[in-house]
Amino acid sequence: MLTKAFQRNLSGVARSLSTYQYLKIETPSPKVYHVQLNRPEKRNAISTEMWDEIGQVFEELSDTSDCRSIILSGNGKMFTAGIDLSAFLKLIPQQSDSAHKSLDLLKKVKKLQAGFTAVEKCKKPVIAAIHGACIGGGVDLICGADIRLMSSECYLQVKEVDIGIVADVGTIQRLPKIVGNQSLVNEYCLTARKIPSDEAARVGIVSRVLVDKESLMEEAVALAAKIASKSPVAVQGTKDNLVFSRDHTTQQGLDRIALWNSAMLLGGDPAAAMMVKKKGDNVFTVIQLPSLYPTSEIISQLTSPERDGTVWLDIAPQSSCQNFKQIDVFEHCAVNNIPLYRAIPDNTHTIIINNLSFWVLYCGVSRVYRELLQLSRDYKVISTITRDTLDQEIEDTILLLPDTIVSLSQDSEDQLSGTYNEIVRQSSGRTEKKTQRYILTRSASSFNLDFSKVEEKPSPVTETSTCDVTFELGLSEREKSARAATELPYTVTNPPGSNSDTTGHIHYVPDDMDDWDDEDPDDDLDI
Ligand SMILES: CC/C=C\C=C\CC(=O)SCCNC(=O)CCNC(=O)[C@H](O)C(C)(C)COP(=O)(O)OP(=O)(O)OC[C@H]1O[C@@H](n2cnc3c(N)ncnc32)[C@H](O)[C@@H]1OP(=O)(O)O
Repeated sequence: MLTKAFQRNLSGVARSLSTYQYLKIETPSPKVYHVQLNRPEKRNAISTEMWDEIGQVFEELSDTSDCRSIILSGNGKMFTAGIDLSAFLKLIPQQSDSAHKSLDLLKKVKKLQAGFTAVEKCKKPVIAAIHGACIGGGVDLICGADIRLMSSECYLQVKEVDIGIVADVGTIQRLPKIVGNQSLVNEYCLTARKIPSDEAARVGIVSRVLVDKESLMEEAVALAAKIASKSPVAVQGTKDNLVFSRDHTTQQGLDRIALWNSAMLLGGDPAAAMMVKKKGDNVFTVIQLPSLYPTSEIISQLTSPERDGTVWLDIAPQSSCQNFKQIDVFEHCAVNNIPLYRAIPDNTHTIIINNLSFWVLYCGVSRVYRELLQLSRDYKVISTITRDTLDQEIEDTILLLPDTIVSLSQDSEDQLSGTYNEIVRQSSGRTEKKTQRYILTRSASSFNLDFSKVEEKPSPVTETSTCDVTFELGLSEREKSARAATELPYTVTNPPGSNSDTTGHIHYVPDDMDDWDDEDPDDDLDI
């Protein structure tokens, strides 16, 4: 039986996408589209027209902004009986000349291939929900889907040899990679034996088997809705890179994802993903660091693959300084294939958050606290550290997290100059070697960070500002050396939309709490 919620979804938000004659399109859940092969009286045999429509609908949904995931199923008794046999006969060219016949057939087969490849090329994940039977061309079709679910009574059949042809629209190319057992795939393709659902699940063709069509569709909708609740940029990037990596070497896949993430992480979509996170028992711990910048060592440790979940990073309280540091972190994560999201698009604050427990690496003031307060409405704060108790608490924190912030114990001058040198060296090196994301140079008296050289960032540079940077550290024995190391002007060419403080100073003045916040004393935290 369909659940009431599912029935409501089906009837409530369903709407037609465009006029498709042989496909039925519904939206059973927000941002989830359901494409049904719709020739039930012919067992959804795929006619030329239906084939064209399949290609069109997946191309269309690929760019439909309110579509985030797609279910593909068959209306009626079964998923599909494969190619429409009468349409198949029409494929045979009529010309007498064999060369022309070949050319004509080549063109037609390429077109058919493109129709099914549209499923794989569609940016949105496609879940094939397969019931009854899936025969011949149907198997080619579902091999292009990202996830396959099946009902228990259903069988699959690579039936082409039975009608005297070689499966040529995807099965032979994709099924071996899905199953990972060439011998078995050969057997399926060479004998056309029916593959029952339990075997299909066992050999990995489908993720799972549901008891009947109703539960199959419920599961498909739930799965599609779950995918639709995630960041669309992250989901689409994941699909794209999964497909790419399947067909390329590990290194090629890694290189591509590095580039992908270095481009995508500059967007604001992760913030949207953040907003759809459910309230729960997630916790985060605020760690306030007295250093100006987290060192590369800290960044490496916080973003290491051994730490499960996603890492978010707060860089510093003001934007030009943030940009400087964020880029470094982005690059680090891109190069090392580490997922990193920004909590807030452009210029404000980003926060290190691990998916379930939230680590906030915090080395600044003011607006960060607003974000933390916002977050704290959704997430239980179990620990915060205020400036007033920083010196003591940072020691405790170090004790709690010895492997995370060991470098805090370094001398501040070493740390600062080391950080700068490292940034300059590593960032420039990566820039030249890898992606040329930005140019960072250091002269005797200044740092120049030129965002106009960012290649992957789509928007043009509009604004240039020069900031005098004064760093003041609260720990008195460090203050002098820190100033000596950091009283350098630097030039930042900001990206558009920047609301950076183009004329002010970057303050690190922990001696007086009010001085921390250059905007609003009410921001003094009291979380
Ligand atoms: C370049 C080439 C690219 C791709 C090539 C793909 C190759 C393939 O797809 S190979 C597979 C071809 N398909 C078949 O061989 C299946 C044939 N059909 C059947 O075996 C059965 O119909 C069934 C799927 C097992 C379903 O049986 P049942 O439930 O008993 O229904 P039927 O009464 O047999 O059929 C009802 C109705 O549907 C029509 N129909 C079924 N399959 C097809 C088909 N593949 N093409 C066209 N029409 C089909 C059938 O003729 C009946 O129509 P009526 O008008 O009611 O007679």
